[in-house]
Amino acid sequence: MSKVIKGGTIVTADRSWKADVLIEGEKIAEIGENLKGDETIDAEGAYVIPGGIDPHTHLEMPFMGTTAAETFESGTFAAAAGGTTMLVDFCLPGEDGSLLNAIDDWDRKSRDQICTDISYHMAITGWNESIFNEMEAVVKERGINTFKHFMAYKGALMVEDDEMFASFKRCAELGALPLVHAENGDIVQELQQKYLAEGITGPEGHAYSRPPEVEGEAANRAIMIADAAGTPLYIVHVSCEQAHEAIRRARQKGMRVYGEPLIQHLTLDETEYFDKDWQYAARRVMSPPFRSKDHQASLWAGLSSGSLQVVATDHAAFTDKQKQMGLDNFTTIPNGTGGLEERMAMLWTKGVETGRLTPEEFVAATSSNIAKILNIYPMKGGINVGGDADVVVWDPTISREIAVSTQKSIIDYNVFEGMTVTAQPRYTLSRGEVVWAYGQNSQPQPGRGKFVRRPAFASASQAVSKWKSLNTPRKIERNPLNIPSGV
Ligand SMILES: NC(=O)NCCC(=O)O
Ligand SMILES: [Zn+2]
Ligand SMILES: [Zn+2]
Repeated sequence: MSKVIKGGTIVTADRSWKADVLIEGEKIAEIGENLKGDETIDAEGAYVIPGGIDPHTHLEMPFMGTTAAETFESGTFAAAAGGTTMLVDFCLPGEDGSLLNAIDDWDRKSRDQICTDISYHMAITGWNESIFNEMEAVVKERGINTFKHFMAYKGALMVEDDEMFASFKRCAELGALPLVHAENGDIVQELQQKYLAEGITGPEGHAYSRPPEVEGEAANRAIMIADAAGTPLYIVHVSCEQAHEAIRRARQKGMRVYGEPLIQHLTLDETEYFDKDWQYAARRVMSPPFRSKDHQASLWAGLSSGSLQVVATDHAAFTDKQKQMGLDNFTTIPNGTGGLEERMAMLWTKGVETGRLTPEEFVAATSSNIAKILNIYPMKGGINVGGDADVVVWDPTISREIAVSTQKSIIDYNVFEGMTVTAQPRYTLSRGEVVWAYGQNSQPQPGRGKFVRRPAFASASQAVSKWKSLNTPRKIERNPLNIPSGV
């Protein structure tokens, strides 16, 4: 059974052109004019873009004494409704510390629920010989080529510099890519105590205790450690000029450092934390916190100039009730906000519709760049013959107001509530199957999604390894006659 997506304008990261897309089974079979298939999908007046890839989600994540409420089923369906056909979730080791057991655990949770494709990043939350050994199996047997390091959440997920250095070196050996949450966890903890002692217990204390400098310092530190370890580096949820500046500077020096701003940081600002309504402000508590408009401008400039490459969501959705765990103390409000369903529409509306981004840059930031970084391009992240038919018919004429009453996420609010977006998917296809059709009462199809294995040694990691081995410090051989005999 073939399908042809007809009459649209294909937009990829490097060009746009009018053509039909023929899909046979799960793959794109042909791109061209006047193609015919058993079924026709109407793309007249719309763009045909690669399905979005959100590389940063936390579905059903145990965190801060509770578990993120968004399930793999509701999360992947919300993603599909918003044009995202693959997400990469963070797999956290449990109490036994085993990486492989954690993956089994994540598989158990996700397998029968996922409506679209997923993959995992593996978190390194401590360091010992068994983690060193397991990392090899994570990469070679489980198909995970990324390891995440938290420089914050002291006493919970945070790792120290020596642990990070050891893990980064292991990543370099295995051809895997280290990721970091860059915030100085020691300073955050001190600042939290300071503001609590001053009687600032509400959500505004969350923003005060995590200033941009704390993020900038950690970003610089992680970049230095990655350079010393001889590996590229990916910095998640870049929220401020200080961290962006560190990335820009590193890239100018030829280092391979990637930066990922979130749609929330691009479109929501710090005034949200000063709202008089506690619940409103608590819903927006996430790390790093929202920043001022100047920082937002820096992030947008990074996307258009290429110093930042990927827009993600860090979707970690907690209900109002869960947020109330921190009623008397902002440090116990579960950190996280949603955005999986809104990422693409918000980025289009605030980016493409305002002229900050071209449609091609939009595609690069929502799918192609991350597919290359994760080493799954051209299977994902493009409109390519032979590639997976993860395709979205993106309609720039359907405008809608974001509302909790119509969202697919199962939490009880939406941080973008009331905002109007001016585009959204007419159809979302995941490996050739329609998983979302606008106005047609689409339902979740749990269990149809697949786990995507990602091979190690992406070309950037090979290049850094080659460069480092050619430029490594070497012993200078000297004629003993030229060495003083000493006294
Ligand atoms: N970002 C956030 O506040 N929550 C999820 C965990 C993390 O990514 O730091
Ligand atoms: Zn984080
Ligand atoms: Zn996160």
